[in-house]
Amino acid sequence: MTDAAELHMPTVPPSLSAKVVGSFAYLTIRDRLPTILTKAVDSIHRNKDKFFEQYGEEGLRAEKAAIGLLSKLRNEMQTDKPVLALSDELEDADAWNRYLQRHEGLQGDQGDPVSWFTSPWLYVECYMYRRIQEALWLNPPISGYDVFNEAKTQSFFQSQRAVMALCTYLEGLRKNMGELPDNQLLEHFGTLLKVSLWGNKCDLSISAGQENSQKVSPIDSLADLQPFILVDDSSSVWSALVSGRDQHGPGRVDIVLDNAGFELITDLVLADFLVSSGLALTVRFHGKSMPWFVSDVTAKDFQWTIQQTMAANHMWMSKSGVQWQRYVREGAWTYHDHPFWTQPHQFCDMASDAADLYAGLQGAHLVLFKGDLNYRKLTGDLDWEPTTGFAAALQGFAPAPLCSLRTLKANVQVGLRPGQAEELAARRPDWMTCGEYAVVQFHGPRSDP
Ligand SMILES: O=P(O)(O)OC[C@H]1O[C@](O)(CO)[C@@H](O)[C@@H]1O
Ligand SMILES: [Mn+2]
Repeated sequence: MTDAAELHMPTVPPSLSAKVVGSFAYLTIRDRLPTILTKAVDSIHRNKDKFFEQYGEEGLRAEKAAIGLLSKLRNEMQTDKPVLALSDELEDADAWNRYLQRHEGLQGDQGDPVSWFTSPWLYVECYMYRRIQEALWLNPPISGYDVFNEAKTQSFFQSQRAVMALCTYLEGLRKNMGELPDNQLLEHFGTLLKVSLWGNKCDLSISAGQENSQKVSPIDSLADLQPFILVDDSSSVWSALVSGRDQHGPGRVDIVLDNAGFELITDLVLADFLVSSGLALTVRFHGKSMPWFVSDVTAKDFQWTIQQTMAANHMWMSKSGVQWQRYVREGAWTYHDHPFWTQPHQFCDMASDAADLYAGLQGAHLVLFKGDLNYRKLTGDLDWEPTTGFAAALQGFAPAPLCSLRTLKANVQVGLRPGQAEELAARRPDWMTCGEYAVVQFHGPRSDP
């Protein structure tokens, strides 16, 4: 009776799913996720001797059992078995199991099970990472082992030259930063926002854990990369920031982080600029409470990165690290890892399913969402027409002025001009997933006159 049209609600397209044979979601579940699981198994196995040294026979037993659980998981995925309820006692297990029940209720009249190749891609892909966490958690004493740690630290070290270049640039800015007029601040803000945007090229999930680091200074490439930015709302982001500052004084910027390694450095450099220029008083970083999508930042990665930067044998790099440590110590920078970020929900569910997090974001002058997965969650990972407005795709999610800084690695994109998607497809059929294109997409009350 009451369909969407009668209620004057926009019709919502279906979720991206591996049930579309040959789609990017399908290829991810068929090929890339099993590879990621195999690498997780290898990482545990390679550390066998270390576990033995640390924990003796117990360590070896845990290593075997965790590998057994991950191999079983890979088999469930490859044979499209039903998604199982979680059996650990981590604080988010109930929320995951309730989410499963909710989806079981949605999957057709017969109560079809939720499964890898039939259910929403966003859900099952997140679920895989949560099951890795379960496999380790059920096996103390190696419960705290991060199967992606080696890949993350490697990606940091492989980007050293680019990190040095960025810290040197930042050092150049520091002089008189507090007194710069807005037009100069705008220029530097624009540069560092784009650096942070392109930092998102360096994730390890799209490459199934293969090395993917930044070798040269990204600042020199910004002009060449500009034509690859499909939507560039940078000026609205700037307006939101300065109008917040002008009305209420410097306030808070929240950065919903994505990847460790070079991308995190680009975010820290941007955050440093925001605070040291007086554009923001504080920055709240949001990271993950468990290893996630291979390269995502955890609290440990966050601290480790600052420590490594401090300890670097490069004057401006170590000076930046010392400054970052000071920001953390003095509370100008804080790190948060709400469990909602490692759940499978679309962000339009946040107000109801994580009301405390939503209320917290409402206190920000600006929220920056880094990366592809956050974009998928912002837009619900639905099969939108590319000309759909960003506001419509957010489906009511609007805690504060917000901006997505994302390189495209999944086939969801909104906010394009009519004909733009077709032009891109003619030029490069894999434009949505090749990681070469990007968006700076803003939503919020427009502050322009
Ligand atoms: O680190 P990001 O930018 O969120 O990218 C994560 C990647 O994982 C994926 O979910 C695919 O597995 C893509 O959306 C994206 O390629
Ligand atoms: Mn990521």
